[in-house]
Amino acid sequence: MFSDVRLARDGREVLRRVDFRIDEARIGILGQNGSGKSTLLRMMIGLIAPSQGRVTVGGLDPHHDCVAVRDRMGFLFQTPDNQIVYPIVHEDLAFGLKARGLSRQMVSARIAASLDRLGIGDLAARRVHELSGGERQLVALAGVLTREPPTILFDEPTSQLDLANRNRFRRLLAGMSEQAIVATHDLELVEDFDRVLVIESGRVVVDAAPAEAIARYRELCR
Ligand SMILES: Nc1ncnc2c1ncn2[C@@H]1O[C@H](COP(=O)(O)OP(=O)(O)OP(=O)(O)O)[C@@H](O)[C@H]1O
Repeated sequence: MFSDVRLARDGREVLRRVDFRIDEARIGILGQNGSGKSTLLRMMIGLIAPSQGRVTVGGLDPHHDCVAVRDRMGFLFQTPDNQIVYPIVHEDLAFGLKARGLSRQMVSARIAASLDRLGIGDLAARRVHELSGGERQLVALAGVLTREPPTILFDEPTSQLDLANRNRFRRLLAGMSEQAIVATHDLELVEDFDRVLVIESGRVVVDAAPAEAIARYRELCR
């Protein structure tokens, strides 16, 4: 939940008077480059603290209770290289799960299930640095899925995906039990969401059902 949140950086207001509460399962965030989408998502997992106002996730302050909040919320970064650490895909996916005290068999089962969900089981033994940008985006997503958080924040999840993988990702979202909050430039992706916010210059200027939000966003971008 955001209550009158403001963020200033270098004397400029990056977010202004942001106020909303999210209960729906599928929420889209649209906005032009530099409008503040990534900043909003980063605040939700505590990577950035507001200059004024309050952000809470399940009653917790994500900046102070970041470990508890990150157990509840997975984050798919805009740039997959920000979250892939190990050189081989399955090693990277195992990282983070072992620390949770899962047995070796459970770790392997979760990794296989996540890769299967995305149709990329064949990448398990590949070297990360040899993968294409889209393949890395899918591996980063598999890493988030393995941790089974109840909510996942996606920052431009389809930016590097081809049409087939974008369609696959749409189907994954449609069938997912996790709550999804998705910042994107892919208007089709949010068409069947429950709610879509549009941000302009750090303010939420539209908060509506997808058809209305997309139409108003198109108007803003003329
Ligand atoms: N640490 C920072 N210091 C100064 N300015 C910042 C910082 N982080 C973000 N900004 C500025 O805040 C604004 C919002 O950035 P943000 O990354 O949230 O935009 P975005 O909507 O996700 O953009 P895009 O669609 O291009 O990814 C931009 O003008 C950016 O330059």
